[in-house]
Amino acid sequence: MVDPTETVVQADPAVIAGLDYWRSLPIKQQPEWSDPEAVRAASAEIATLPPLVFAGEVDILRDRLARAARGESFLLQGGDCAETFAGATAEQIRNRVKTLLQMAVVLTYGASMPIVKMGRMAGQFAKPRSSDFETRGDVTLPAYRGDIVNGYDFTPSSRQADPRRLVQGYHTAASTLNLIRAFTQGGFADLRQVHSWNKGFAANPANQRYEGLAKEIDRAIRFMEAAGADFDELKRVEFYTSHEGLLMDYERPMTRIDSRNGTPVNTSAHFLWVGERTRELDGAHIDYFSRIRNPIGVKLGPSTTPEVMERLIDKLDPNREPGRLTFITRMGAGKIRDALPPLLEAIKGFDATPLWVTDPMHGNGMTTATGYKTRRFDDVVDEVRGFFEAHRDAGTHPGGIHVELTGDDVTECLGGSEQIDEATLATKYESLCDPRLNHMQSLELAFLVAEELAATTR
Ligand SMILES: O=C[C@H](O)[C@H](O)COP(=O)(O)O
Ligand SMILES: C=C(OP(=O)(O)O)C(=O)O
Ligand SMILES: [Mn+2]
Repeated sequence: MVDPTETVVQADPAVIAGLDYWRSLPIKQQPEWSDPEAVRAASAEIATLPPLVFAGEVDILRDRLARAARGESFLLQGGDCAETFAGATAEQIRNRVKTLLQMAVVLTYGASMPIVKMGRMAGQFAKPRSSDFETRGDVTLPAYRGDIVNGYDFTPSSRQADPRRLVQGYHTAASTLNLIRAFTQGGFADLRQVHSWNKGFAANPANQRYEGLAKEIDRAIRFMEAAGADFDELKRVEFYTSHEGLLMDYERPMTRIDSRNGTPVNTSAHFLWVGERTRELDGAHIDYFSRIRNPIGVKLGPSTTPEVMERLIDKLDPNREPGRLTFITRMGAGKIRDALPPLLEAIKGFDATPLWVTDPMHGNGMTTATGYKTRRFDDVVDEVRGFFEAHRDAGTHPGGIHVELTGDDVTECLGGSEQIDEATLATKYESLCDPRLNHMQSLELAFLVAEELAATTR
C-alpha cells in the first residue's frame, strides 16, 4: 500500500526521454564493446540496484559548494587517477581517507574556513585515453580504459572490453563507499587523532619547514580543549564522493528520479565532472550533464576561450544556481598565469559565479626516458601558486584543489621532501594511469596550500 503521507513525485516523461538524448549525439572515449546485448543486460541490471548516494546528500553538497564559490569555504578533492578493483582494500581505502583528513585539518587551519572533503573515490574506474591502442614491441592491443572496462594485463583477452566489469564496478564502488562512511562517521576522523598523525609528519627532519605551522595548529587545538570544545562533535565529518562521468553505460543506469521532486540525479556519486577530452559543447556528455541535478564539474585546459566557457555556463547552469557548476582548471604550471586571467576577467561579465578549483596535475605530465609517466612536485606547487595569484589579481575566489593522490608510499611523482628522482620512480610505481602524489607529498602540498590560504584570507 502507498503511504499516504509520503509524496512521490513522478518525472515528466519528457525529462526521462531527455536523459537518453545523448545517444543521438557524437560521443567520445567509449569502449568498443564486442557484445552489445551483454552491455544492455549489465546496464539493465545496474538500473535495478540501489542508488549509492541519496539525492538529499547531493543537495547538501550543492549548498556546501555554493559557499565555497562565495569564498566562505574551500574544496579538497583527491584520490587515484584510476581506482582499481584490486585496490579496494581496507588498508588502501583507509590510507587515502586518512591522507585526505590530514590534509583537510591543515587546510582548515590555513584557511580559517570549513574544508569540503571529497574523494575521487568509489567510482573513479573509467579512463579517457590519448590513444585507443597501446603498442609494446610488435604487439598492439586496445588501451587500458580503467577496471570498469578492461584489464591492465597486456594480453588480448584482458584488454578486451568486458561488460561484466560494469556490474563489478558498481559493487566495488558500493563496498568502498560503505567503508568511507564507516570511517568518517565512526570515530576515525577524530580531530585530535588526525592532528596527532600530522605531528608525526612534521616531526620528520625532512619536513622541518612545516613544524612551525604544525605547532600553531597544536596550540589552537589545546586552546579549543581548554575552552571546552566538544571534541565528540569533531569525530564525524561530511565526506563526499566524485568521479569523472565518462562511461555512459554505467552513468545512465545510475541516474534515478528523485521521488521528492521528480528530477534526475546521478546516484553513483555526489559530484561528477566532465573531462577535458569529452566536454564538446554539442557532444553527448555535456548534454547528459545538463540534465542531471548533481553539482557538476568541467575540466578546463589551457586552450579554453571565454566564449567556450560562456557557452558551457549557459548549457550547464542556465539558471546560475549557486553551487551547481565547478570549473576545474588544469592549465600547466607554465601556462596558468597566461591562460587563467582572461577567463577570470570574462566571468565577471557573465553573471555567473562558478566554483573555481585548480587541478595542478593534468597540465604537468611528462614521460621519463625510461618510460615512466610522472610529474614534478615543484610544477604542481607552482601551478597552485599561479592559481592563487590569478584569483588575487582578478578579485575572484580560489575555491579548491583537485589532486591525484594516494595514501600509500609510492614513487610516482618527482621531488618533494623525500626528493624522489628519476631513478627512484621504478622502486614503487603502482599507478595504472597517471602518477599520484604519495602520502608525504600530499601532506606537504597541504601545508604549502595552507600557507597560500592564510595569505589570501588574512
Ligand atoms: O587521467 C587522465 C587521462 O586519462 C590520462 O592523462 C591519459 O593518459 P594517456 O595520455 O596515457 O592516455
Ligand atoms: C582525465 C583526467 O583529467 P583531464 O580530463 O583533465 O585530462 C583525470 O582527472 O584523470
Ligand atoms: Mn588522471
